[in-house]
Amino acid sequence: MAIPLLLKLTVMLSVQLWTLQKWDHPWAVPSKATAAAFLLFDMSVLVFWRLMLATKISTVRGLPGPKSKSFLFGNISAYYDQARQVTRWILVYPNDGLLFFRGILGSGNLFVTDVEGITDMMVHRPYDFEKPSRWTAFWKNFLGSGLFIMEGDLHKHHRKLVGPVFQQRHTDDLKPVMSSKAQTLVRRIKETKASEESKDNNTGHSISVDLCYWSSRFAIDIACILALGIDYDTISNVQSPILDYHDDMLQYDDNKKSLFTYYMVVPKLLVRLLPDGFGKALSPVVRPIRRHLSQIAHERALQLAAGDQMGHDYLSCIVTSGEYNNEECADDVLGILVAGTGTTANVIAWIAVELAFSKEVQEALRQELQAATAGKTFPIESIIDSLPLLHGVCHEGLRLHPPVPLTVRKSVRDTMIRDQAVPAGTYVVVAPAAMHQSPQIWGEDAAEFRPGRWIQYDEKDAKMARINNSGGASSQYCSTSFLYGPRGCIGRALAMAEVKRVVAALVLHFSIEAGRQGRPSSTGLFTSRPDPGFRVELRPLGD
Ligand code: HEM
Repeated sequence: MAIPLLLKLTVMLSVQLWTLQKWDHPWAVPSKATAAAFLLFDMSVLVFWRLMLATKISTVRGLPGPKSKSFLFGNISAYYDQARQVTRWILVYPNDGLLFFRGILGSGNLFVTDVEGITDMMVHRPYDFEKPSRWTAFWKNFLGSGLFIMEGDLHKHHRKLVGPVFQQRHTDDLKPVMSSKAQTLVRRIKETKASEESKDNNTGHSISVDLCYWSSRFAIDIACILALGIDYDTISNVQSPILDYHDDMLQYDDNKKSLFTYYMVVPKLLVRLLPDGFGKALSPVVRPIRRHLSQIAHERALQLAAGDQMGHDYLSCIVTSGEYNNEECADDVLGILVAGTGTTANVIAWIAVELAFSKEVQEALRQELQAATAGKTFPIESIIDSLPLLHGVCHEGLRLHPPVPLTVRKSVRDTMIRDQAVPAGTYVVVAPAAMHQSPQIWGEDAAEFRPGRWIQYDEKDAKMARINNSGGASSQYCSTSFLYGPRGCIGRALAMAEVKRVVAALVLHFSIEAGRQGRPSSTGLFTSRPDPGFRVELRPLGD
């Protein structure tokens, strides 16, 4: 069991002062200097213990893994580099599903490198592992304390409460709205001002856009309808508190980076000493959005009290439960707005990038969509989700560019991952981005964009194609972009429906090109998006 630092220090100090008093030592007279000297001594002992001894006797230490880069910080940089280091480790260090590396002050960290290990953690023992408290303390400044942050029984209860909002039939109800929004998106991009256009003398105009900008607006609109039952129409309206908050959240400026480093590096005791609201003050848009959402929650509670019919949205669901006050409802909704927007928007942008560099796939997809929509008005809701190549393109984009490239958990009790004992207090890294590059799972072409792996062709008739849900890997669990189990993404079905509709609309209306640019690199502190400097060139096709 992990004993909190504060408790360890208190016990050590008490024993020392008690011993001195018993011997009648002159230092036993309580003074600030004595206490400070002992405190310093005790902290040094604890640091020494962590650095020199604790990991040497740890049960996980015998596992293979990289050498520590730094005496104090170990390989902690692997947490912030879009999973690049861990992706390399899988290839470099032969292992049986687990690698060991050191974190701050020699702390034991595991990296799960096979699907069985991830399944064990996420499906069989999900509540033995929690999001590290430092991590969530940082996030609470911006996201509130909703489903994403909750742990243990509270999380179990809340996930059950809001589960119905994400049921398939509610997602199906939203699909026509998504399709119509995708059309609005296309129209708005076409209306983009001349200043944002780039001219190509030979073949006409192409519109140069940061696709994340547009796909975010689409994803915000859908997330707000789901979370609040309100259509803010941010695709058309650039003024909205939701947009201000969202844009600020996505900007990982120096303030946020420094704050994050502070939360990760300093002892928890000092993190707790931070004045309440310290982090919130760094993000001036958090208070207004909280106020805005609390006001909506207040109005919804009044409607409920007046006997009005409640909608199927997230807010109505939690207000109806009567378990939360307005501020708690606002906090909870905030988490949904963040979890459901940047992720979805980034995948759409990455898929556009892949299509820009794979003209043949793009043309084949256009043909599939044109054949499906021939003679009908787009969209055809009944078939869009079963189009094999659209399915393949979207899942392959998600496989190569999981928006959450890496996440971390901490074991809260002594537990196991497969047959490996994992002591309480061990940090465990799960990295979808690394898993999806593994040739053992996806074959030698793991790093290539090959949507065909998600399609099952009939041996007798190649035109008869069906969807392959595992992408040619041994099981559906090999796709880890949404993780799985009770702490996996609750918005998975909704997200895929969104991605498919926007990608279909873009491909039907534009030729997607990269111009003379090379492939963009991936950026972001926790999520992966194409470098903001990269612009896709959208060349309108004849309507
Ligand atoms: C392609 C898009 C998406 C991807 C790849 C994705 C991925 C993920 C991942 C990996 C997690 C677990 C994170 C962790 O535990 O560290 C997660 C959690 C979550 N996601 Fe998504 N997500 C997407 C879209 C959405 C959407 C559209 C919504 C809702 C509107 C949503 C709502 C949530 C929530 C509420 C959680 C927390 C669940 C819990 O802890 O019980 N996500 N998502």
